[in-house]
Amino acid sequence: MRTPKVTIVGAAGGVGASLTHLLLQAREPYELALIGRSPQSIACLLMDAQSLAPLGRAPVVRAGEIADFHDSDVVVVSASVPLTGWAPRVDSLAGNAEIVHPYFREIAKISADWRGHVIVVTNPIDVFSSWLRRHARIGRARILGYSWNDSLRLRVAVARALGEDAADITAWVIGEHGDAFVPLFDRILVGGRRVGLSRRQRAHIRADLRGFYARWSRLGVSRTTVWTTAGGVARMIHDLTRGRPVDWTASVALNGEYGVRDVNVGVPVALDARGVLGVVEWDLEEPDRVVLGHAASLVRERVESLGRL
Ligand SMILES: NC(=O)c1ccc[n+]([C@@H]2O[C@H](COP(=O)([O-])OP(=O)(O)OC[C@H]3O[C@@H](n4cnc5c(N)ncnc54)[C@H](O)[C@@H]3O)[C@@H](O)[C@H]2O)c1
Repeated sequence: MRTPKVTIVGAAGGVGASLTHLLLQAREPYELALIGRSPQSIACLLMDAQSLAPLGRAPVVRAGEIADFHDSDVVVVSASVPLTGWAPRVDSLAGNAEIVHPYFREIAKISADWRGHVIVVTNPIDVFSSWLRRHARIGRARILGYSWNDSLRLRVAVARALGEDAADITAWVIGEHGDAFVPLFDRILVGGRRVGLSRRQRAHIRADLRGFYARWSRLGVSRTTVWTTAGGVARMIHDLTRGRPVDWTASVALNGEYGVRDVNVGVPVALDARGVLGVVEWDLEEPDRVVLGHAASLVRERVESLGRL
């Protein structure tokens, strides 16, 4: 099998550098092309990577450019303005739109038969993945907003509430990667067995999740959850290039599924080494369906505010 090629935009940032490191150390190799705001920021990463060679295999990594998108298996976009103090993710919409714009324009030129995937990590992910999707020729399932951290946090919160090991919990959050998120409390599994939570436990966990980003931002440190994010994105890249069929959640463009059309919001998807196989339609409780619809409206409004790519 050909070594999968991954291009990372924003590679010198917290998420990008952490992801680069994980992919360089992964059991199965990747070919990496790294794009940063300055050549110097990428030169540092390359020098660092070369010195890793004695600890494992020689890294296959170089400075990338937008032409690399065309033959990549996965393009990750995590370039952004720096995080400064407490602000909702959507506040970085205008600044980040300027940053991702030239990259999205190039991705929009990629031909419809491209077999790769774009993973949008830059916030707000639902808006940006929708914006790109509206202008791209590649299939809708090839543009994924990364929102899995929400499900990982739900798993940790459920594990705490039940006194279980987080690795034994399966739990999903769909909807917006923001305030209009939808934790699916009726689908929680512990060790593969369905478990119900009391109303009080649900309320407590919901508040915990809702407050996570605010608590983090108020620490006043310009670092995002780079380990969780890089770990999740690395897993997604593995599953998209080498994985067996598995359920995921990601922000993908809906075409009537869940009553939503034409915007990306977080939903369950099935994917494997052939890529995203499709959106999985689970039965939702009515309040969850309402919040999902609200999330779609919010995203639609914000995409419209961005205009044409
Ligand atoms: N989807 C998620 O779950 C999730 C989780 C964590 C972070 N994020 C988002 O990911 C983004 C990156 O987070 P981070 O912690 O890596 O931030 P960071 O500030 O550490 O890194 C951003 C990087 O982008 C670079 N950059 C800026 N303009 C660029 C350009 N024009 N071309 C190439 N690179 C450019 C910066 O120089 C910097 O190295 C943010 O928008 C953040 O909110 C999303």
